Amino acid sequence: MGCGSGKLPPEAPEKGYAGVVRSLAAFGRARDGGGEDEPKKSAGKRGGSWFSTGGGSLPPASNSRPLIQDKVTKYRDKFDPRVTARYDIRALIGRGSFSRVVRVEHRATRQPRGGREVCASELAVLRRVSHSHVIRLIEVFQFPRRVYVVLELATGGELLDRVVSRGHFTERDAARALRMVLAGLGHLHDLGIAHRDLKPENLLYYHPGADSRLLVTDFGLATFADGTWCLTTTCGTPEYMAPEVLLRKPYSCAVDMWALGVVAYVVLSGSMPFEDDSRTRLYRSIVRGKFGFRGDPWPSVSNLAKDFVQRLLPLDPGARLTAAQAIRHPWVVTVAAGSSMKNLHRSISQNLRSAVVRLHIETERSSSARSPAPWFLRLMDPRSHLDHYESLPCQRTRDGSSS
Ligand SMILES: Nc1ncnc2c1ncn2[C@@H]1O[C@H](COP(=O)(O)OP(=O)(O)OP(=O)(O)O)[C@@H](O)[C@H]1O
Repeated sequence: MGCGSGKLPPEAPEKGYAGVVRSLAAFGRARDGGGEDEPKKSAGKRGGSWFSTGGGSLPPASNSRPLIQDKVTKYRDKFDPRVTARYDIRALIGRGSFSRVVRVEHRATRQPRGGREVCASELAVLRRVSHSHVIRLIEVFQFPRRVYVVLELATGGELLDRVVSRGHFTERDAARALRMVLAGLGHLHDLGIAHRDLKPENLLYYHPGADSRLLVTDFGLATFADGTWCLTTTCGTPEYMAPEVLLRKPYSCAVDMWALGVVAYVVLSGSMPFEDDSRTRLYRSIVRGKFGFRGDPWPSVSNLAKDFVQRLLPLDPGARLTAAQAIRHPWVVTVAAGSSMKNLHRSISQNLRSAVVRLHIETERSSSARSPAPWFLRLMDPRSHLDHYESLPCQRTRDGSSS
């Protein structure tokens, strides 16, 4: 379940990578003609299982099964034979802006895994990270025009889907989820990596059980921030973009902390702190930085939780909590360890449902002339990805060598 609109991608950052990005964009139209070179494989640290696509990400099984089968067959054919020699393509999990995500089974071990194509910058980030709350890279197949990665398979669904599907949701549940995200984010920031697209859709549970780890995923926009204020590319998902990004100021990992503040607001209320049908008005309200705690369930939410959100959403990035500070905030420390609290579930799920309906209507309005995107198979996710990019008013800027 998503609460934001389509994201704004950066320009292809470096010449050496542009070929890969272009070939991925052309994925549905042309196959690699090559085959001459051997793939470079690199094994991840763990031989565990994955290939991306969670249970929560699959469309409803009943009437959409033939459609899914068609897609699996279609995409199976498009994988390089050297990949399919090693992995059996089992299901199409989803389609991102630059990639397809499929569930695979390792032919020798029969272990289920997740796989997708990625661009080189995403690969560089995935190679560096190693944390229990960050999706793990298992194996890489690198060809001149295309890169496939095998990842941990997250089958527990997206954060907000879980909030809605539970009959009960308290501040303690929110604090526990956010503590896991903060642990993963702290790891990234310690490595100098800015995620730049933190949002509930990119937070996936490892398995469907109540005790599952929550994982930070989708490093498609992630980059190494070599200095404190060295990034300039305008990218991200509009509702989660920090004011300094919209104002085209140099920015840092603090943009992820802003996005986390928006995620915290959404998880605690089911509504967005900054929201408007018009992108221009949305951006204006973000750069003003004014938001309130109006409507249900906010009167039932503790002041400590509101303080946590407020400390993540100051306009001045230097005044925002860092990941290391946020994980020590009294709300995270005491509430996550506390006992029962007020059930916020009813208001949160009502707010989320009406947000999804609003977004769906908006998306249908803006794309009525187009054929339905595969995302419409996922009833709760109205995003239409690339279609949105064309309508974004922002200029895209280059990031120098750092992005
Ligand atoms: N490791 C994984 N395990 C399970 N599902 C995954 C995994 N990685 C991605 N997915 C799912 O696959 C789908 C496509 O993901 P991907 O990250 O390629 O694109 P996206 O984030 O949906 O779109 P965009 O590229 O615009 O951000 C999503 O539904 C996502 O939840």
